[in-house]
Amino acid sequence: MSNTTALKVALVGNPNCGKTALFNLLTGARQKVANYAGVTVERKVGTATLKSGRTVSVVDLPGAYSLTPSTPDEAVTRDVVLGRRADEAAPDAIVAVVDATNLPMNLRLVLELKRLGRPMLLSLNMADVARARGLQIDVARLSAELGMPVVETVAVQSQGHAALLAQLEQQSQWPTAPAVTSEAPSPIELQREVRRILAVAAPTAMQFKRFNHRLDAVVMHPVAGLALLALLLFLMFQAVFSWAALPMDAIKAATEAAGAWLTTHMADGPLRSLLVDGVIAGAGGVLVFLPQILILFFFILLLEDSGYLPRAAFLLDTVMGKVGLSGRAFIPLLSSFACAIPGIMATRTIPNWRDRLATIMVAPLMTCSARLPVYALLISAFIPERHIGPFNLQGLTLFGLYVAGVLSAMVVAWALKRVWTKSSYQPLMLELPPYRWPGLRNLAIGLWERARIFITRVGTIIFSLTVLLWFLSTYPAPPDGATGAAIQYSLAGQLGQLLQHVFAPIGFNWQISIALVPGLAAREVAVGALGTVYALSGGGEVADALLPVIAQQWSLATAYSLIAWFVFAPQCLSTLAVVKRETNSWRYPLLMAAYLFALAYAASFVTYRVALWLGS
Ligand SMILES: Nc1nc2c(ncn2[C@@H]2O[C@H](COP(=O)(O)OP(=O)(O)OP(=O)(O)O)[C@@H](O)[C@H]2O)c(=O)[nH]1
Ligand SMILES: [Mg+2]
Repeated sequence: MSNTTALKVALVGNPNCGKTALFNLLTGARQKVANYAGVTVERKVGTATLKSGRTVSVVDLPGAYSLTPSTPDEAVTRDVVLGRRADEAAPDAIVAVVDATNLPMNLRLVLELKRLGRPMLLSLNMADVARARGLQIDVARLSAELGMPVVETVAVQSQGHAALLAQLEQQSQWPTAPAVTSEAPSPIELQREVRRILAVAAPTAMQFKRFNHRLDAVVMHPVAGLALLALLLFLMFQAVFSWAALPMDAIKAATEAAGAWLTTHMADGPLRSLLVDGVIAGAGGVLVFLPQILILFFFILLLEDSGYLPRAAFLLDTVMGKVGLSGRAFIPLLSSFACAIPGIMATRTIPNWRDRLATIMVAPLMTCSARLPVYALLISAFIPERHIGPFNLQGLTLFGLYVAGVLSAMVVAWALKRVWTKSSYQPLMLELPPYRWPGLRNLAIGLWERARIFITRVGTIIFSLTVLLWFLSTYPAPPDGATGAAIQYSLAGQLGQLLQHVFAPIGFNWQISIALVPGLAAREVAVGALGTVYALSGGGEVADALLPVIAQQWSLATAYSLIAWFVFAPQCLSTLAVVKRETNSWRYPLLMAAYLFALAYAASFVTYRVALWLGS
């Protein structure tokens, strides 16, 4: 069916009412859903297909409390709804999504939207929770009061959007209230109208109950709460090492077998070397870390979907305030554990520009998942698999590295505050979502997305860079009668020796120096690159043995120094590109790269010297 004039509807509502979950259900998309406000910061478009075969274009928007924005992400919502964006017409109809358990708050925006005089429908989302709490909502009455169709939805059940789909089918019949152009009503007037409507349509909705206060007494307790937070994070890093061992061994065995098979079944020559030393040792060597990444995200997703995260933000708010970060920075910084890029984009929920900039500048110090392969490799090679009481030393070290990232972010933020004489501390205002059991569907979508992103990276950027590195490390071939490993005569080998002048003071050998260059594009590439470089210098053995090789050839001091380097170094061009986009200037990405490289070099230098001095 042709749909040149496909119907376009926008999902509009308060933060955390389930717009994105509904969007995913309608369009089959896999956008991020989590139990806190401010998850979506950009508009996303998808297509829903109705029973009749008709298609509807659906726009998911950042949550907004009102059409008068106080943050950049809310401004996106206003601009899309009002059709103020140059590249996009206003939506034909509005689906106002509300959290049915919090109507007194959510209906205000609905009344504001209604004044626009557009075809509109109300989706009472979280109908399951509302029912479980015994909230009685007279849907017909509510519909009559508001003058728009009202449907109940449950965005976390596979058929939870059936009523909405049926209404979309007959969208042309949605009534349109006349547009009101008089001055916008004050919040108090809006609230009065909401009360009036609820008094007749859902009287029980006005009795606002707090359900979670008993749990919160512990979770948000200044001492017990912090202890719980530390324990949770700690368990998470333990699991990254102890649970991942089995699947990692399986992947390693498979790539090793592939390498061995190629070595016996192919004639020796450049193509075999490209496959074994380039592709398998390089990209294959990075793939091994998939289980650890998934375990880390399994925990992060659980914390996100349960409603725990904003509580942790409150716990840490005073600490963050002391170093000059806004409490709102917590969630962007936490997202940066996945990757600094969504983290930096999530800073759009911070209203104050200085606060936002400070958060952007420290976001790359949070340990992103691309560092995990590097850390895991170095930890497995150099930290013994020993148990201290119930703790495993490798997990403990990883935990320490994450803490190091966080602490350095605090120090840098504090220094920035000094330089910029920032605005005074503003206490955190953030809605606490109710606790929820994490949904299996969300969990599955979240893990699947992480796996997909990682495998795509391995298959594209990591693969191409290791292949490129293989060429640079193989050609030109060594001159006749050359003695050392062939790679030393190659372009990459020569570059590595040149760079070594810069890196020798911090203990890096030429192999590491080479690996750092492609690793600038993306951190994990450094692992793949080390695999390729050592496979080529080793002379023909099966490639996958990077771990024992570095364990044997590097001094402990070198290993620690390289770890310190990766805590700080801005080895990620995409992050710098996003900073350029978000700040609209080259100044901040350049400043960021400069300060991070300086920190990395200094930290590695100190680490290396101290380690040597201690006799490692
Ligand atoms: N029980 C239940 N949970 C829901 C329902 N809809 C959404 N959720 C949960 O509510 C939380 C918020 O969902 P999102 O879809 O991220 O909310 P959003 O409106 O897009 O939030 P922002 O992007 O921050 O504005 C998640 O934990 C969802 O799993 C529902 O109908 N029932
Ligand atoms: Mg959303």
